[in-house]
Amino acid sequence: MFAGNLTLTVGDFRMTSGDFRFDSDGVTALFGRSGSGKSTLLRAMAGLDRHTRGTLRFHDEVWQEGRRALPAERRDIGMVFQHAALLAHRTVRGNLDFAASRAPTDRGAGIDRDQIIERTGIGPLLDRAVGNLSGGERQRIAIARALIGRPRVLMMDEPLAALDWRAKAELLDLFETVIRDFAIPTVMITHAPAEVERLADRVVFMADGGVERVETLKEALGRVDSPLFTEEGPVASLDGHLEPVDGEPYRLRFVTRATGGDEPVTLWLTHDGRPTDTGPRRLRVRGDDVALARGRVEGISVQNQVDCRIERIETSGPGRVAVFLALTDGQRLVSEVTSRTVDHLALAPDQPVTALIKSAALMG
Ligand SMILES: Nc1ncnc2c1ncn2[C@@H]1O[C@H](COP(=O)(O)OP(=O)(O)OP(=O)(O)O)[C@@H](O)[C@H]1O
Repeated sequence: MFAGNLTLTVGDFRMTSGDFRFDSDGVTALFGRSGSGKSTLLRAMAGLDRHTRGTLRFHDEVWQEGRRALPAERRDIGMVFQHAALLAHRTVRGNLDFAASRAPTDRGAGIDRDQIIERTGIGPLLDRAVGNLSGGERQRIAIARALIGRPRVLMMDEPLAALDWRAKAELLDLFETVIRDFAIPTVMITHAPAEVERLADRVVFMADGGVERVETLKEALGRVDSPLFTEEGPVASLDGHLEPVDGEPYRLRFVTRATGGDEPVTLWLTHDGRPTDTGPRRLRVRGDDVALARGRVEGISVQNQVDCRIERIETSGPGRVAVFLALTDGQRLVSEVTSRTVDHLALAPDQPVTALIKSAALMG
């Protein structure tokens, strides 16, 4: 649990968080427009700026009280920034050794170093000089280095922002599995709603230098005015399992995790055939990829036909409507249709409907 109320002035900008409190387990995303104060709040929480004032507690430990601050190194935070500041005169291995030498010794063994190297995929890079590594490789090393430091919390400031789309996708997969498997509470700044939807358990929305609200991801995706929705419109995020399909390299099966209901939902995904980490995964489903029918449809190319119930219907834009759908497993999907469709199909809350999703819209 993080709880506090912090202020920090940098130049002409004053960050005044206001009271905030959120669970620290899993992933917390700091989300807000450019200049809303996300980096300033993260620096204040990490104890990286001695001008920070206010209060901050991590569980029952006091990190800030007025002008008294627990030194950053005693907070045991692993930091990852947009550009990894690696020690230029050392190899990758040398950078990891340096991090290990500074790790606190009073908290057990931490995560096994070989396991970190294996999971972040940096084994082949260990003897390389850091000068000529790609951005994606540098970020893998940055996260390995942060983990080797045995952090109690991981704080990341736009760790994927500087990468091309392929490196981003690979690192996103890595973050998702590493953060979950090593169970390190993570606070992460990102501008990309897709990253929030894939990784976050809760979202701290920031605006004008303060914390506006804290919501679970489910709450944040459950309102049409969510700041997470861009011009793409509303989006849903499903928790589940990715599974290979025997003899079909270009297809994956996604089985949702039953959270509140009883019956998991199976979705078929198009896959490009590359080796992929199967196992627990989040699946992002755009509302405009979900069509609606009053029942199952025969003779149609759409592979995913999902029985659900209309939860709510809300206007999402001019002539556009978001239909929030409850799945049989307790999770929620959203479909964005025209208001004409709602009239035409006479859609109403509580009605059973079939959601139609092309498998090609769900790349695995
Ligand atoms: N060292 C500094 N000196 C002067 N102004 C600063 C300094 N650091 C940040 N600022 C200003 O404070 C404001 C908030 O910056 P901050 O980096 O916290 O926002 P942010 O929400 O993280 O933005 P972005 O998403 O663009 O990184 C900005 O207007 C920025 O220009």
